[in-house]
Amino acid sequence: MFTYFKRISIFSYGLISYLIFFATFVYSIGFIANLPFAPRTLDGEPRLPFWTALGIDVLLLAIFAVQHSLMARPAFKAWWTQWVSPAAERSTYVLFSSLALILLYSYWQPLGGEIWNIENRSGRLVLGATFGFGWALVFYATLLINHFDLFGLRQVWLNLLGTPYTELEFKTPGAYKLVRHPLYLGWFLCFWATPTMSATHLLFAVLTSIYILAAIQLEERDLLRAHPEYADYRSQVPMLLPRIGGREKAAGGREAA
Ligand SMILES: C[S@@+](CC[C@H](N)C(=O)[O-])C[C@H]1O[C@@H](n2cnc3c(N)ncnc32)[C@H](O)[C@@H]1O
Repeated sequence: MFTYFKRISIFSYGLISYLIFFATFVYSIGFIANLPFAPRTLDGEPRLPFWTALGIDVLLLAIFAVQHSLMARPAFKAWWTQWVSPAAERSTYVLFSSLALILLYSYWQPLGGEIWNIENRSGRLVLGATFGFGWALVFYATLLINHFDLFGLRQVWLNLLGTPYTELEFKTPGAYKLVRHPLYLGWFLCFWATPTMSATHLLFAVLTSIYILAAIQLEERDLLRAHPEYADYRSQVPMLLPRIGGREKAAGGREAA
């Protein structure tokens, strides 16, 4: 009876964590694109002196980066699953990531200043479409890997059924044949594709890009340890930019899993 109650509690926790993540993900679109539905956005009138605002923004991004990368490492997972149920580990990671983002969105400080502003209608449309494509690519890449595992729902569901968890296999379906990190490529498009680039937006885009490039090094180190075949994949498929005219070449003849 107690076991069943515990499983239902863990499942509810996973579901709530997922819903919080999903709401944060949708809010992120409004935050970055300064859409009217978002009460706090990337750009706006500066409220604090430049250097104070800059310091706060860098600190907020650093908090997210440390949380997101540290808690994803296998050694950290092994350590803290002494206290957190292994079935709830991924949901807790997702919840903490969402909380770090909510903190960032709540206290973000606009810096003002304009780097570029494209007034040409076609140019604005192309950049808007690229921004939208970036978000779609991020979501699509989660489906290719396993959306429900990435966000912890598969783990809490299997636990509810009393079925042992099985690790995801290494696979290279769809866009993973063209680049090794389609999801991160999507983030690059979301962060850089804007018709109006303010100093605030540029800071956000530069720092998140540096973070993604560093996170790729850590992620690939773990992938190489867990899946020896990743070395072969890495030598054949580009990291972020697809080779022109080279799907077969890039995929190196691999079959989709
Ligand atoms: C947020 S996802 C990002 C995946 C990938 N870096 C991308 O940009 O599309 C991170 C998780 O995906 C896993 N992962 C990355 N590439 C993978 C692949 N080809 N097959 C299975 N899992 C993968 C990593 O181990 C990590 O747990």
